[in-house]
Amino acid sequence: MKIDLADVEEAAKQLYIRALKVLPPDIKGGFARLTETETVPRAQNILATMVQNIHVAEDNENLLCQDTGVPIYNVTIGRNVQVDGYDLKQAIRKGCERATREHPLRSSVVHPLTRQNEHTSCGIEVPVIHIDFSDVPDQLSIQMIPKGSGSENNSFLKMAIPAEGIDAIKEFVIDCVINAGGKTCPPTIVGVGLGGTSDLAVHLAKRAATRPLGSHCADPEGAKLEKELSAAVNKLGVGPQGLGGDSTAFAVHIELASTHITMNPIAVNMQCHSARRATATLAPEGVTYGF
Ligand SMILES: O=C(O)C[C@H](O)C(=O)O
Repeated sequence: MKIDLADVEEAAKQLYIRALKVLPPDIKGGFARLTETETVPRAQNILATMVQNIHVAEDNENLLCQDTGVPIYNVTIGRNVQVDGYDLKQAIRKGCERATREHPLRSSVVHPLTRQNEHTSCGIEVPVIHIDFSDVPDQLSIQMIPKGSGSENNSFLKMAIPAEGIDAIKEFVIDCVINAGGKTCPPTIVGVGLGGTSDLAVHLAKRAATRPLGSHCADPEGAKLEKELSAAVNKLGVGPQGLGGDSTAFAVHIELASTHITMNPIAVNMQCHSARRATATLAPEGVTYGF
């Protein structure tokens, strides 16, 4: 299967706009579950306002949140797919820029020293593009994630030592959620990356934070810890927007990797309540959009 780069560019444009406007069904389901269990009246009101915001945005084809985030594209290339890797990245960048200029969208991307904004949502190394491979034949998929600053600013890394054990993981995650308070726009998805190296742990935490609700860590021990921490964070009382309540997080998600005998990296990355993502699949039948 030969990839048409015009399809990639158009998908990169549509995905950014779509992600900013339509919340995935699993996140809407997460709101429904928290609404059922929330016991604090002010928190119930805030959850209701968030749900109303989702409806108003979708009914008016408007953005769920003003924060267009840092654009991230996760590309997965299947078997028998022919594409020039450099051109693929250029097409994604062009699509991201077109979404920003043509929609138009607020560009939230600036040079880290001059703070200059090119008003394209692009810059040095941005959009962030990750490329991976799968064994699915004749298919290239692109997942788009706009990562807002409220949640991204609350990213944490601890290089724990093995002697501190699993308790260090639990303590660090709980401390991060308490310290972040309302700054992540909770209810959040708490992404935890365990093991690997420092950079891999941070990468895994982002992957965990952007995983669909209802999915579980592939490792049984990781899945067990996810369950325990998901219950624990909702006992902290942070609540929606940090103003108190039971609904601090939709879930805690964990992704893990093997690590060094003398290391135990722990990274935390949180997703805000507007947990946006969109996916396009390019196949011989055409392009299909989903979450
Ligand atoms: O970028 C913004 O508009 C603000 C941001 O979403 C924030 O949470 O601080």
